[in-house]
Amino acid sequence: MQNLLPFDGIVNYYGRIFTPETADAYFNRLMETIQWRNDEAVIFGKRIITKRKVAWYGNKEFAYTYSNATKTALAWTKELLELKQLSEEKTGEQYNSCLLNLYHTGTEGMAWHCDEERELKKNGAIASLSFGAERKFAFKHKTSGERVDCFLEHGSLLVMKGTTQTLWLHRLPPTKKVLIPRINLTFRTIREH
Ligand SMILES: O=C(O)CCC(=O)C(=O)O
Ligand SMILES: [Fe+2]
Repeated sequence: MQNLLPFDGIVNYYGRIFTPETADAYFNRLMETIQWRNDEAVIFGKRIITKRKVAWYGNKEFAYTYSNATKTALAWTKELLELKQLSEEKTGEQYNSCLLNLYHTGTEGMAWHCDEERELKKNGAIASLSFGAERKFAFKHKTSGERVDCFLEHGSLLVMKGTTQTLWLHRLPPTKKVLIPRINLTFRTIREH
């Protein structure tokens, strides 16, 4: 499988792994069944509420801290378990939790960041499933500034692994061109002792 990154990490894009009909059905089921909440974050000591909605699910009641707030994982839904299993089969990796994001329109995005919180397994794979609006996804090397962009299609799978989180940043740029919602699932591995 081709690596989208030129060095210092591995990103594989599998393209669409569902038919448009199946992807539509998952989009609708996830909209209805996930406990979507506005994300609360503390940035420079100020409490802010994001327009984007989020949810956090897992094998156990894992605690996960991101954007300076701690959340407790909810129990898997039927659809999430199916999607976790499929992501595991396709990527050949195992996951024990999932962070979901709902972007209502293109005006909602996610700023440059890397996913290397303490709770996550070091250099663990992250599998990303996308449903709904096609959006650009961008990578930037932390020291050289090298850039790589790709598009995440409706019903597609992408995996980030190796040193990607340590040596690269990624973001979902906001865009005025997209007027419809997108759901993203990132399956991750929380460290267990
Ligand atoms: O929405 C996306 O495609 C990316 C989300 C992301 O980077 C994250 O949840 O950490
Ligand atoms: Fe991320």
